[in-house]
Amino acid sequence: EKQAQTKIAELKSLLNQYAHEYYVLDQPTVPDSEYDEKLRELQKLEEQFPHLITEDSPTQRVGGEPLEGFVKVEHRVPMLSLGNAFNEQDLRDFARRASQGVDGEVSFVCELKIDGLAVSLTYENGKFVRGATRGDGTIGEDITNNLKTIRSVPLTLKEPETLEVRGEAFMPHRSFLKLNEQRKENEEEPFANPRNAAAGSLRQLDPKIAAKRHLDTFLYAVGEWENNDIATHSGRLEKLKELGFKTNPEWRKCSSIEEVMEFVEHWTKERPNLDYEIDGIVIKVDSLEQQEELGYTAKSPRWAIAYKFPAEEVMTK
Ligand SMILES: Cc1ccc(Cn2cc(C(N)=O)ccc2=O)c(C)c1
Repeated sequence: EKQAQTKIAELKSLLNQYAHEYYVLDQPTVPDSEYDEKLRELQKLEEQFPHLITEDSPTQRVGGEPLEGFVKVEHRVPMLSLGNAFNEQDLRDFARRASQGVDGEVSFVCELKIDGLAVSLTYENGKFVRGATRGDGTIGEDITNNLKTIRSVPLTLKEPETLEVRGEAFMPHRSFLKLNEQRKENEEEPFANPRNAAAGSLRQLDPKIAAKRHLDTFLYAVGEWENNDIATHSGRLEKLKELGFKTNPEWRKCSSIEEVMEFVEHWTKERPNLDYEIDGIVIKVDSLEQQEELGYTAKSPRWAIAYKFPAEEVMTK
């Protein structure tokens, strides 16, 4: 049995590495058949030795019986909403207010604003222990089992960190189109857009249904992070990626509002070429100390803003 334990541990870490390469880095190093073969080997060993199955085994992604309902979860650090900017002047006003509210130079981080569902992921000593929806920002719903089915959500981090991260769960265009084709074939109402499809998928009480929806994640913020002294938001994004999270690769540090405007113009043009929906650009002050100095209004941070793309005229046929 000792050998079985060693073999199970080896297969588990190999399979989790392959899945990280495939779902998070989008750079698989082995063919799907190799992954499948090793997964079957692990499944056979776990059937033989069920007491050796661990929570973070790749065989445990789609677990749990359908729920009767969702348990409420309180966010220790509220998940706030962002103020909006609709044009260049709004952005210049934001940048000026930020610069006036702090000492020293201000640099920004620009990120794509993914049009999905905001979620919170909690890890204790590097293990995924709970996932929740944003809800009203203070109280969300526990959707741990549904989030475990999302292959880009790491079940184990590369270091035993204790932290709570926030990000977007979303449905890529390809998955959205395939899902709506299936729904039409089953004479079900198609989803209006990928955001509704993602929300509907995460609200499923049965994880087996959520697992079929091929959702994905990009992580972009931190609630609490035990014993972490990283001084900038960009530094945090880099560390989250090292830990095994999927972060959006398009973020950029911008040292002036001109660079912010370039980023906004670039992605206004490039937006149709992305495999997922974005509804704007998020601009944040990079220094965490300056974020602290700027603080919050009643409902939003003063150190971040969401530039919203102009709503597209839907050409009525
Ligand atoms: C049969 C089969 C097995 C695996 C996959 C997808 N996939 C591939 C890898 C890989 N190549 O590193 C890792 C995890 C994973 O889920 C598909 C689509 C079909």
